[in-house]
Amino acid sequence: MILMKDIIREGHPTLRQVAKEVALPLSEEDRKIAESLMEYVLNSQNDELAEKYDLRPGIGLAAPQINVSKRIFAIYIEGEDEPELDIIAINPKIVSHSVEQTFLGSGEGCLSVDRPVEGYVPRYARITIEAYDLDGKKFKKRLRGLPAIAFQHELDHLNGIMFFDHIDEKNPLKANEFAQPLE
Ligand SMILES: O=C(O)C[C@@H](Cc1ccccc1)[C@H](O)SCc1ccccc1
Ligand code: NI
Repeated sequence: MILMKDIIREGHPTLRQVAKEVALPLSEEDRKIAESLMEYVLNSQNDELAEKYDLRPGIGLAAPQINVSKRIFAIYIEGEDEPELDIIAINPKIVSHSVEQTFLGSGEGCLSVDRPVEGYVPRYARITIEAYDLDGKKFKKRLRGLPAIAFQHELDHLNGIMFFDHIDEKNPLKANEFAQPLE
């Protein structure tokens, strides 16, 4: 299982690489990597396991964050009756997006960044994505809200982008006229 010691931190070169597309159907090795990412996200949201193994809670984790430069990430966001988003995404793409932007009023964090970084991170408010699942089957989703923000945060990891790259240094708490905060 992935532990915090397996998650590389800012400054590690792999976080700044563009990750490679994954061959389909998935090799056994790549399937295990994908499943381990989801296992971490689920474990980190389980209070007992997070406490027991000292895991930082996360709603997403990308392969580059465990020093594997491949285009794979997992996202799990709880919902009322069913998860808001529960995906393992292989070779994910944003195929279209809104002009309107959004941002988390509390800013963003990252399992690979051990310091608070203040500032709004502008994200597309609505996105249409395509990716492949563990069985190599292509799927398409329309996302908004936290699922859209999380998908863009994880996709950034596959392109060597960190969330603070998007923060306006001169005025970190400036929200442009197209952006509405996510409540
Ligand atoms: O480092 C990662 O990729 C996990 C990130 C994912 C993320 C960050 C900001 C906004 C959306 C997703 C975080 O550690 S997950 C922690 C978290 C939990 C709830 C809401 C936002 C962030
Ligand atoms: Ni991150």
